[in-house]
Amino acid sequence: MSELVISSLSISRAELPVVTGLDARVESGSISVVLGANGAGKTTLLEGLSGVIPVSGGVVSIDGREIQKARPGQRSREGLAHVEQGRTIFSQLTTEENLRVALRDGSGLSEAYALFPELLQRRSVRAGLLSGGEQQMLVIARALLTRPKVLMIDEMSAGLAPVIVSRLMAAVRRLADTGLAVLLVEQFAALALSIGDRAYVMRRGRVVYDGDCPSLLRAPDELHRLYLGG
Ligand SMILES: Nc1ncnc2c1ncn2[C@@H]1O[C@H](COP(=O)(O)OP(=O)(O)OP(=O)(O)O)[C@@H](O)[C@H]1O
Repeated sequence: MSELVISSLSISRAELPVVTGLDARVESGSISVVLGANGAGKTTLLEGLSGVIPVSGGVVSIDGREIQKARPGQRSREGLAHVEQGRTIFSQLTTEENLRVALRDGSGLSEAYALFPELLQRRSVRAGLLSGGEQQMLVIARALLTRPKVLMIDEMSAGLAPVIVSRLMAAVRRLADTGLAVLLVEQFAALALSIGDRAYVMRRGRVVYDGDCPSLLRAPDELHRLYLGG
């Protein structure tokens, strides 16, 4: 059982506190969903966890090993993968070349193609020519090739058609069911809650809801109130 544990985490940007005293956890085989209005601090949270930006206080551990001071590469070797917002691909390289960049031990391509057969069909196509949905599959598949214990995905649905979003959500659920711990930051609250286990709602850098996804899904008024405050 792998577990990401976040305790009293604080992160500042331009010397202003953006995440304050945040506690959360993600267990192997489960999806923790992070929701919140624009500017709540969701992306900052993931960037602090993966080491893109430094944290100013608190503890982050994977299976009891503290990583909050480690360099990004070390955090990756400890089992943390971060799929950033914006689908960062090498657009001049083919789909398969993009995947090969991330191969650690030479294996894993067939698993990536099994998860997303669309990528196998498009393996020789330049990644810049893939659809938005295919590019999102590519960045998730690339992250998986590092064989993470914890996969963090930021706004994978942005700009995609609902049918593609559902396809991606189902794939993420399957990944969790095979034992991965998933931390999913999403704007599409209802869809994310429908595949998630635990939900956190952030407002102004703090957690204002920590509970199970089905309960929040059944209480849209509560979700609305949590987003807007009051
Ligand atoms: N590079 C930066 N420098 C300074 N402040 C930043 C920077 N990036 C974000 N912020 C600020 O940090 C706060 C949180 O932003 P963040 O992007 O983490 O929120 P978010 O919840 O992910 O929002 P969104 O859903 O819009 O992506 C905002 O007030 C934002 O203006």
